[in-house]
Amino acid sequence: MDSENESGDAPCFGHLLVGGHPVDPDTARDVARFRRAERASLVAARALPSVEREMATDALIDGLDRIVALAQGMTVAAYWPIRGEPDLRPWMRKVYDAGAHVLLPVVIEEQAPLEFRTWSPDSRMARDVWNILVPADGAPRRPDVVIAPLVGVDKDLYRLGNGGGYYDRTLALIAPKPRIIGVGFSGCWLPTIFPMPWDVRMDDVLLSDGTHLTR
Ligand SMILES: Nc1nc2c(c(=O)[nH]1)N(C=O)[C@@H](CNc1ccc(C(=O)N[C@@H](CCC(=O)O)C(=O)O)cc1)CN2
Ligand SMILES: Nc1ncnc2c1ncn2[C@@H]1O[C@H](COP(=O)(O)OP(=O)(O)OP(=O)(O)O)[C@@H](O)[C@H]1O
Repeated sequence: MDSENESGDAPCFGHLLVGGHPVDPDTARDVARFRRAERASLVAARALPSVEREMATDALIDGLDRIVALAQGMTVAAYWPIRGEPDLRPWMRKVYDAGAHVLLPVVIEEQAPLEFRTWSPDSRMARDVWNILVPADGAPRRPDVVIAPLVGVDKDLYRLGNGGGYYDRTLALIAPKPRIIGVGFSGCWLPTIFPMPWDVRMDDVLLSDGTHLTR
């Protein structure tokens, strides 16, 4: 007798599980290829001349001032800029000065959820798995608000990021769910990112031309 055929396991043909969701592997492969190509052109397109970049960043900070009501003790996850992302460090300083806690994402391990650690202007910094500057120490904290850098965004508030799947993995686990605000320069628009079951929708999108979408 063939013991393999005696196994009680359900047969599983042709599906992948991503974050617990069944996904057709051909679709996943096509979407990954599409996203890789879009990422490359969107990142290239955001290489703005420095005056334009400064004006766009100031506009984003004005927008954040309008839509995020800072309160003593709240936790706001920002990010340390890489690859031409908007540099929100002046806003991080404002958040800190308002008595809220600024958190930064830390990749502890590839293909695993992020950890958020408290940052202050005098934090000792180290580099994470992706060589991004992160607070060297501190306990993991749960964010009330997450500012997520956009590579791309679509009208349904789905985010295209740097391609690690880190925010999706992390945000799916945090309870209660934080308010997720995507920020980017005005050239981030895509007709669709072809959302997949693991993609977590954002609550707000803020672009440097003043666009503010909410749902
Ligand atoms: N400033 C900032 N910090 C952040 C993030 C971010 O997007 N911005 N992250 C948000 O997640 C995490 C880091 N995410 C990263 C995700 C992918 C790659 C990366 O280099 N990926 C490969 C392959 C990409 C692809 O498949 O297209 C590469 O670019 O070579 C780097 C960092 C945590 N910290
Ligand atoms: N919740 C999850 N659990 C397991 N794997 C996941 C999860 N979310 C995403 N992934 C994996 O990560 C890969 C990249 O995802 P995606 O294209 O959505 O990244 P991204 O949102 O652009 O990246 P990032 O959040 O790091 O900026 C996917 O192909 C998928 O395999």
